[in-house]
Amino acid sequence: MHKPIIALDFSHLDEVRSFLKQFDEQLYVKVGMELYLLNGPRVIEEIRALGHDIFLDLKLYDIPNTVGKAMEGLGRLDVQMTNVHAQGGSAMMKRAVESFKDGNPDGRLIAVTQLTSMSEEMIELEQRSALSLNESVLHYAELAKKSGLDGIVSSPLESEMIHDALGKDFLTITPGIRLPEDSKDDQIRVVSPLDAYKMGTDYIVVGRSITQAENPAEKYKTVKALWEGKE
Ligand SMILES: O=C(O)c1cc(=O)[nH]c(=O)n1[C@@H]1O[C@H](COP(=O)(O)O)[C@@H](O)[C@H]1O
Repeated sequence: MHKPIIALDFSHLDEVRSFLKQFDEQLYVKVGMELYLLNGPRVIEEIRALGHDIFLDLKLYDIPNTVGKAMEGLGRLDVQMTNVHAQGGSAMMKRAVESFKDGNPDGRLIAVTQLTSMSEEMIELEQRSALSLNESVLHYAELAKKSGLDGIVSSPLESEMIHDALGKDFLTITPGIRLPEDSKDDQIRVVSPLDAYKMGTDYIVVGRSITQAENPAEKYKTVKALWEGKE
């Protein structure tokens, strides 16, 4: 069972330092756009020096050459996982995987299918997609797999469908995790850690439910126990 990935959605390194000080174990954390764009690669160096694993979430989405060149740089960072948007297409994803793994052969490259802040209605009305949400997620997951990626980002609601179609080894990394008492904030396709466990997802990504909790270390323990199927 993989550890829950904690989304470190902070602006300043000082906030990260004081947050991480509350934990006395090795964690898997996510560094997103906010933290990375404001602080740069030193964030990665500092968190790795503390012994934590990192999912660098920059969701690259551009023409193949631009993403390929950017991924060459990310491949030189000591991170365990990073991502692109599957909507950038198969040529972009192939360039991304080639460039990233050239520098980091053991790192995982995954693709966002449909953001967990998107609803069925938004996909129909705003993307003008003829596909349902599930069909669209599966379509992008298939494209990501064909392009040589290791897995996708979706809601746990879609994990079983993806594993059934693409195999258990194709990773499902799933944010939008909330306990019943948490606020949903801007998330739409929300699932509890226990339900995510039952849905067979590979990794959960948990941000505000832990980072904004009164006692983040306690909340992490609660989330982790539920995610391990302990009711
Ligand atoms: O790629 C991601 O990590 C991601 C994809 C997605 O579809 N939805 C999503 O919420 N995320 C990220 O997962 C984290 C979820 O944070 P919370 O909503 O605070 O738990 C945020 O850092 C998002 O950027």
